[in-house]
Amino acid sequence: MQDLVSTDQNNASAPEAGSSGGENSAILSVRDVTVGFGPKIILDKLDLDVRQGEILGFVGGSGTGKSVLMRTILGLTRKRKGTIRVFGKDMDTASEEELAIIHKRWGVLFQQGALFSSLTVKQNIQVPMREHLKISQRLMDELAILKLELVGLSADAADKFPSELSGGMIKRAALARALALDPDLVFLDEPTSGLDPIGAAAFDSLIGKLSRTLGLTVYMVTHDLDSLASVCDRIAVLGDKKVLAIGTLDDMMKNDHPWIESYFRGERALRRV
Ligand SMILES: Nc1ncnc2c1ncn2[C@@H]1O[C@H](COP(=O)(O)OP(=O)(O)OP(=O)(O)O)[C@@H](O)[C@H]1O
Repeated sequence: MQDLVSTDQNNASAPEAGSSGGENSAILSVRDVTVGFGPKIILDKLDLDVRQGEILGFVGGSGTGKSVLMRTILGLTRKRKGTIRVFGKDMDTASEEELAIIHKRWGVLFQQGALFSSLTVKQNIQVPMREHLKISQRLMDELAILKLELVGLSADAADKFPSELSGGMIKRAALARALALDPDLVFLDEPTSGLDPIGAAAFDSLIGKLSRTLGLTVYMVTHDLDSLASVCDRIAVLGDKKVLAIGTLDDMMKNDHPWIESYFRGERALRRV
């Protein structure tokens, strides 16, 4: 895995291969990225680094472009300019083969879980396996059960349809699908939204455990202050079409940008953090 990881997160032209990796190495690097729809610019010359092995929480006011940025990184929304490097590879110049490897090395949990309602949980988890692996049905069945166990669901859930699951179980099943190919990087879009506080805390602790035990890098869009406080190593704040600030919760508590101050030191925040 290290061969594709850039070591210098401050250098957009860092070498693509042969780097040694280090605790600060960027697994994902966004430089000077501009995204707009018609005349409306949503992200303007945005820079961001996600370090290998970290859990990065992404916050920002509603409509600031958190989903647009995640979709742009995933290649689902077109950027107007800038560079996105994942595992050290420039997404614009990567070959089809390199892109396929990158897609195999990341997992995505979209908001609402986005499971296919006509497929069972097991079949949902096997969708990425079918796309990327050439293995027998029996092995896929065994792997699906292992993934379910990994996210704290019993094998009984395997043959259930999404409509038969609770909100928390859907999130876990969707996470199992995101982990289907043993990714190095996972994108989670508001993973605890819609969960009660106990379910959300359990999900946070699962993310923390998976990140530590599997060495996963986690990019998590969230509005959940508890998640930011309990599980994120760093927090990035999106506003004014850019990353306004990035750092630890302590850094955010000291930041005097008006939105950051009201988010992290407002009445609601101080009751929680
Ligand atoms: N396909 C699109 N076409 C036109 N405008 C879009 C499109 N997708 C997103 N937008 C606009 O981009 C802006 C940012 O949207 P986005 O969904 O990224 O916000 P967000 O920060 O994720 O918000 P929330 O926290 O409410 O989910 C919004 O003004 C939205 O209307």
